[in-house]
Amino acid sequence: MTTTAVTENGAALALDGVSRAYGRGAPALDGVDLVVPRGRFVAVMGRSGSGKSTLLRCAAGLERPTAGRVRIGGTDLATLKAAGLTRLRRDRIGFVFQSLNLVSALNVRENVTLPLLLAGAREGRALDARALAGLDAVGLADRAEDRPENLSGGQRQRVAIARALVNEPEVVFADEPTAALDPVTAAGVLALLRRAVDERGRTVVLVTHDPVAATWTDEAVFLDRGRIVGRLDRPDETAVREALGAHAETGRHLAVAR
Ligand SMILES: Nc1ncnc2c1ncn2[C@@H]1O[C@H](COP(=O)(O)OP(=O)(O)OP(=O)(O)O)[C@@H](O)[C@H]1O
Repeated sequence: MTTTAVTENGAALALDGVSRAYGRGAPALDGVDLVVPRGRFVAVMGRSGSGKSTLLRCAAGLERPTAGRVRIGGTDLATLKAAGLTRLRRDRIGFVFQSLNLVSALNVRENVTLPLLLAGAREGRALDARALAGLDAVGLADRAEDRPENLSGGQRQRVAIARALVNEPEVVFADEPTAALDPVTAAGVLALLRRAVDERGRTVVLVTHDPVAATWTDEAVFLDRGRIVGRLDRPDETAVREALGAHAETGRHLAVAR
């Protein structure tokens, strides 16, 4: 399946001319168009300050764009009031963010059941079984009763992935989930996201600086000063490094020219 063959209506996520400005300076996002079909794994890349996290926050309904339209599974986020947006984030989106980490007062199993409880599920065996199945899928069923603080960084990210997937969300947003991990542990985390796409038809949008991480995805899009300046299908490491280098060069060149 190619991106171009998919209409916005059938997409898991569609951004249409999305801009986000903070104050009077240059916008952090500047007219971004992005269509992510269901069952696709997309990397958002670009140098520091290029707008990756802003794109993610706007796409996930954590922040309102100043212009343009974001749709998740056909729902235009602009039509939702704050409570509706909260429900959408809770019920239809999965997050694997460094900053939205696990709740230390809860054990691993309780952390995974949290999105289900927040969505109105009742506590009980069925709920626990679902959490345990999710933990089993990330190889951590035997750590269910542990506290997050007793887990390694990689294990915590795997719990975060189990938690992000437990609601069967339409889109999973992951912001640098492997940044603090060694390469082998990072590969394990990325393999889990890949499996969620391949085996469960999930849609994943991953913000990353890491060219190796991008090789796990179906498509890499490159941001520079808030605009999409390039795309690679089935990115390989060399092509990603070249693309990042080329855009960094352009940025430097423009910075000098100014
Ligand atoms: N809340 C905010 N208030 C003001 N400016 C912001 C805010 N958030 C982001 N920006 C600015 O928007 C631009 C894009 O920031 P963003 O965090 O999206 O970049 P990024 O590509 O994710 O960077 P990094 O890789 O360093 O995390 C930057 O110039 C940043 O300073």
